[in-house]
Amino acid sequence: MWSMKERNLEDGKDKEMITVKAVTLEQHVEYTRQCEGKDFQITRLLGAFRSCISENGHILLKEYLSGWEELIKFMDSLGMVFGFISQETTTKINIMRGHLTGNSDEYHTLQSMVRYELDRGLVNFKELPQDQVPSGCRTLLRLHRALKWLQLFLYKLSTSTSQDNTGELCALAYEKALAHHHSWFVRQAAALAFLAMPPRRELLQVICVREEEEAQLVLSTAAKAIVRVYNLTQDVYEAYGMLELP
Ligand SMILES: CCCCCCCCCCCCC/C=C/[C@@H](O)[C@H](COP(=O)(O)O)NC(=O)CCCCCCCCCCCCCCC
Repeated sequence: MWSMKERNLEDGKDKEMITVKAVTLEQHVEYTRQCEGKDFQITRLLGAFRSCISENGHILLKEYLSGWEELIKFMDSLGMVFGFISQETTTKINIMRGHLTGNSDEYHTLQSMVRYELDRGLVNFKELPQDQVPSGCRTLLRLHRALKWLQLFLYKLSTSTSQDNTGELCALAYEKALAHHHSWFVRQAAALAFLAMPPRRELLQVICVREEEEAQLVLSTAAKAIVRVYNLTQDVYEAYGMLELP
C-alpha cells in the first residue's frame, strides 16, 4: 500500500500522495502529544530540516542548526555511550553559533556565509593552525557529511524489519558515508557505539512512533527532507571546490 503511493509520487501524481501523507502525518503529530515529556521528537526534527530551505533554495543556518540540536537530544536520550558523538556535534554547533553571533546577516544562509568567508580569505584550504577558530565553511562541512550518514540510516531504518540489527544498519551507513573521513581511532570508537544501539523496537519508541506503517512514513519523510537539504548543500560545496576542506 505504502510503496504503491510512493510510486505514484515518483510518477508525478504527487497530489494524492501529499493528501494521504498529510492525514497520516497529522495522526502521527496527534500521537506525539502523548510523548510530550520526551525531549526528542522526530516531528520537530522534520520541521527544522524542512524550514531550513528558503523559497529560493538557500539553506537558512539558524533553522539548520536547530535540526542538529534536535539530533543532539536524540543522542543524549540514548545514553552515555553516545556521549562523545553528541559532544563532538555540540562542539561543531557551538563554533557555528559563535560565527552567527554578531554576524547574523553574513551567516544568515549557507550561501551568504560562503561568500562572506571566501571574500575575506577566512576559509583555510590548507591545514588549519591550532590556535585559529575553524571557519563556518569547514565546520558545516563536517555536519554536512554526517547528514549523509543520517539520511542513509533513516532510509535503512524505514525499510528494515524488527529482525534487523540497528547497530549493523548504523555501521553500513557509516562505512558508506563517513568512515573514510575519519581517523582510525574515531572509526573504532564509532564501531563500539554502534554495538550499543538499542533494538529497532526501542528506537521507534524513542522516535515516538507506534506501528510499522507509521514508522515507515515518519522515517522516510524525514529521510527525504534531509536529502533535499543535503543535496542543496552539496551543490554549494561542489561549486566552490570546498568538499575536501582540511
Ligand atoms: C545515535 C547513533 C549515532 C551514530 C552516529 C554516526 C556517526 C559516528 C561518528 C561520529 C564520530 C564523532 C567523533 C569525532 C569526529 C571528528 O573527528 C569528525 C571530524 O571533525 P574534525 O575534522 O574537526 O576532526 N567530526 C565529525 O565528523 C562530525 C560528526 C558529527 C556526528 C553527528 C552524528 C549525528 C547522529 C545523529 C543520530 C540521530 C539518529 C536519529 C534517528 C531518528
